[in-house]
Amino acid sequence: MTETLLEVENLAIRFRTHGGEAAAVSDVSFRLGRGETLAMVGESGSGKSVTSLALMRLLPKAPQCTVSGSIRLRGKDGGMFDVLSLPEERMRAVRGNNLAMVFQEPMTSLNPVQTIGAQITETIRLHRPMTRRAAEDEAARLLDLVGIPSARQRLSAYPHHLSGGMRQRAMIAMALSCEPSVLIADEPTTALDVTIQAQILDLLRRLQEQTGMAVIFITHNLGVVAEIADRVMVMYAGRVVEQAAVLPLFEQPLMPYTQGLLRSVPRLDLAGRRTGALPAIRGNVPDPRYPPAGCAFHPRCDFFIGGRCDSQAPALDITPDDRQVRCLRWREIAA
Ligand SMILES: Nc1ncnc2c1ncn2[C@@H]1O[C@H](COP(=O)(O)OP(=O)(O)OP(=O)(O)O)[C@@H](O)[C@H]1O
Repeated sequence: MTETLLEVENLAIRFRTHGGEAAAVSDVSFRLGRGETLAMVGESGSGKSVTSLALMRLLPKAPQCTVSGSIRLRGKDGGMFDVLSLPEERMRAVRGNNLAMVFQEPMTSLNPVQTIGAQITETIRLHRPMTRRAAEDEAARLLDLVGIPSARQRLSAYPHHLSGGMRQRAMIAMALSCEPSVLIADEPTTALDVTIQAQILDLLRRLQEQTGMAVIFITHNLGVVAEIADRVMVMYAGRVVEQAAVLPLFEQPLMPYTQGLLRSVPRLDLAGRRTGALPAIRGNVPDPRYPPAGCAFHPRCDFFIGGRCDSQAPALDITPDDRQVRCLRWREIAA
């Protein structure tokens, strides 16, 4: 196992809403090693984004939102520190230096009235003592690194001058500008067409090999997960319901929810033989203000047993081959 860069334990996130308290995330624990890619998957509303925003400390403040548990990150001095107890001023330095994030839609993160060069240069100088000239050289080097052609000329381009794929590359360059040890990529390729998507995934993999950076990759798309992840964490209704290395998870998903997600991935080997739409998981993710009793997935589950799944909340079990699964019936399902 590689050196731990991030360790999350018993993370819980609650929102105060008009309809009452909502537990958006409960009891989430995971670790991330150097150079590793963890994919966080699950339907909309399962808690992926709020988990990553908690890591960045970008959630609304109490009393609207409360975060508990522990988030420990390895600093550049080699020691681990606690993210949740850091004063806001220190946290500003952590964003960028240790942890960086790229979002699905770069237009919402890039400033439309500032050139790409100015934005990257500013980010670099915020974190690293450098002259403007040296920061510009560094910005051009980063744009080149992420595969933007004629990088130096592009410094004077505005975001709207670039295509979607190029803007996403510029966002990645900006995120990389302070050499973060952990990069959070929240649906970074969803808005792009398939070819560009593949190029961006390829780019992330290459950068990771070069820098040893760890990546948390948030996605709905299990096809992408197979491409990029070492490990997968499946979230449902704010909880981890399965966690495993990518191959075993694809070969034998244990949690019925993961099985449902995998059934809804198009398969090339079945192309032409398939008729009709891909099977979707019936029903919807529960409202976090009114979670179902027992297993949160039971109203949608094909393996549901009355009197058991709707009354007993499953714990996150560790399997003999060191996977994690939250299902009362996983042993029967595995058999
Ligand atoms: N500011 C907020 N106030 C109240 N509830 C919120 C707030 N932000 C998020 N939530 C709730 O937290 C839960 C988890 O949302 P989250 O955005 O993390 O899901 P997700 O898995 O990332 O979904 P998506 O894939 O659509 O981004 C949802 O039920 C959502 O309604």
